[in-house]
Amino acid sequence: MDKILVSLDSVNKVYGDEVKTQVLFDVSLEIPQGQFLALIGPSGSGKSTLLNILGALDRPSSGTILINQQNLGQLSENQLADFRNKFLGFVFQFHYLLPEFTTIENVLLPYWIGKGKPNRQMFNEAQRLIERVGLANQINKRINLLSGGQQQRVAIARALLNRPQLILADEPTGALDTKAGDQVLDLMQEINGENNTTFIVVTHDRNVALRAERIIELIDGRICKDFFPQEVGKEKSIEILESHACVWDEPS
Ligand SMILES: Nc1ncnc2c1ncn2[C@@H]1O[C@H](COP(=O)(O)OP(=O)(O)OP(=O)(O)O)[C@@H](O)[C@H]1O
Repeated sequence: MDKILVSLDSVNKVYGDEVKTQVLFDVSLEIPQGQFLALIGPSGSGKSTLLNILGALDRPSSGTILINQQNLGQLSENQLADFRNKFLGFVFQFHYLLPEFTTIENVLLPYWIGKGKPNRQMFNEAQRLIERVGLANQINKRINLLSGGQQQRVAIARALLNRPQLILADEPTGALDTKAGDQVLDLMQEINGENNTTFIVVTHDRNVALRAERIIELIDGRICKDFFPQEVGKEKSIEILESHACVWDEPS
């Protein structure tokens, strides 16, 4: 049994001071190291909010979150930033790449910002990762000359630079056509297998979700479904995804 990497206990999130909107309700969840998890749910169900909390970019209003046995609630803002740098990698749909910079400059950018000029070892590591994501020929090309799929692979290489234990991806295939999306997903799954890196991937795409090891569906800020698509089989998984299993009382 793999060790538990992420553990959420009764996480609630409320936005607003005067007018309060509760977005997450008692979310409890354990994610073992090395799991490839898809987080799905309708628009507004709280996926990004949960991902931001998992990524230590936002704090829950109540409840606890442990990553690698570290209670994030006990960390200061600076410690959280440090934690993010050391343990987490982010791949977002609008990947925050700088279009005027080259592939390798973009991969090294977070290091540059955090720690200063990269040394030869870091440079070699960036080069290795760029080769790993299949972009050896594009290493010195400006980002805005790459395709959407290639740019997403640059974002993955960048997320891997610190050898994170957990990668959080928000709609990593959302802006891509099916073929490019499949390739990006293949790459993430290969990295997951090679390094035992844990992945949490937010997606609207059922086909992406079905390739994950585990699917969690949020409905109105609560976990509605939590299952293992490969174990139950594709047909049954689609049945589960299509069933309207969760009807919650209106929040008071
Ligand atoms: N900073 C905020 N202040 C107030 N409400 C917010 C804030 N951020 C998100 N919300 C609300 O929280 C709810 C959940 O939003 P969230 O972005 O987490 O959903 P989502 O499932 O990621 O949606 P989508 O798939 O459309 O990106 C929405 O009703 C949204 O309007």
